[in-house]
Amino acid sequence: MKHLVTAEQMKHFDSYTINTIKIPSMVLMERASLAVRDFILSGNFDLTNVIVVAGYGNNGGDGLCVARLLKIAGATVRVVSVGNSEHESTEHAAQRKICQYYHIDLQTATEALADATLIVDAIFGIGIDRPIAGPQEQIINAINAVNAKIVAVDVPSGINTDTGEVMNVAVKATATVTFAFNKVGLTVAAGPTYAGQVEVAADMGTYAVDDN
Ligand SMILES: NC(=O)C1=CN([C@@H]2O[C@H](COP(=O)(O)OP(=O)(O)OC[C@H]3O[C@@H](n4cnc5c(N)ncnc54)[C@H](O)[C@@H]3O)[C@@H](O)[C@H]2O)[C@H](O)CC1
Ligand SMILES: [K+]
Repeated sequence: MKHLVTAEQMKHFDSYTINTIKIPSMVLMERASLAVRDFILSGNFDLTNVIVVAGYGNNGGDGLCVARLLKIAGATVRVVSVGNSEHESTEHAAQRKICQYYHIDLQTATEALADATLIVDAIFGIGIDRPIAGPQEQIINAINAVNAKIVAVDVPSGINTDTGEVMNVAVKATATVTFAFNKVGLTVAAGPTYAGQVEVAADMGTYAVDDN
């Protein structure tokens, strides 16, 4: 199996896993998020004030799941949501409802970022498809200005999964935990600089069909 994939290939493998093999998307999301949690817990990160910055897609859904898993592990965690909540994905909605049972609130104020000891970047993953602007641009600039380590979920938000180009702005991460396979965009152009240390969470259940 190829060790570098494009967004389209990754989406194909995810879709085959979910729709043909019938491993539920929420199971993949939980396994992906467990890999992020394990990376953070095994690393040299200060968990006394973790801020998860989450979009409303499945990358954001991963972020909410990571927030829950870190809180269960004893971290102090808050979530800052950014984007248009009307575009909330099914899985993001499910993770948001689960968070309510763990008393994890979703706030939108970005002031919390200033004192963060660790930021988890879950704004965009492989779904980015246009230059970043508006509130996402503002919060990415705020994230990059904070003196805290940053762990990106799957892809540093703003980096093009296939070309490694910066889509106007991008999170400059300390490390990136990417799911199933490394992404072409993390190895070329600006990708390596913005991804930081790349951890490939290989064992998270995605089945790679090589029929394309
Ligand atoms: N690989 C796996 O096994 C799994 C991956 N997962 C995670 O799912 C994301 C991909 O999620 P998706 O909802 O397709 O896209 P994003 O969350 O990256 O983006 C959300 C949404 O945002 C819109 N969008 C794109 N560019 C922009 C922009 N510049 N400004 C505003 N909005 C934008 C677009 O409509 C996107 O759909 C993957 O990275 C993983 O984190 C799953 O958890 C399951 C397992
Ligand atoms: K991200």
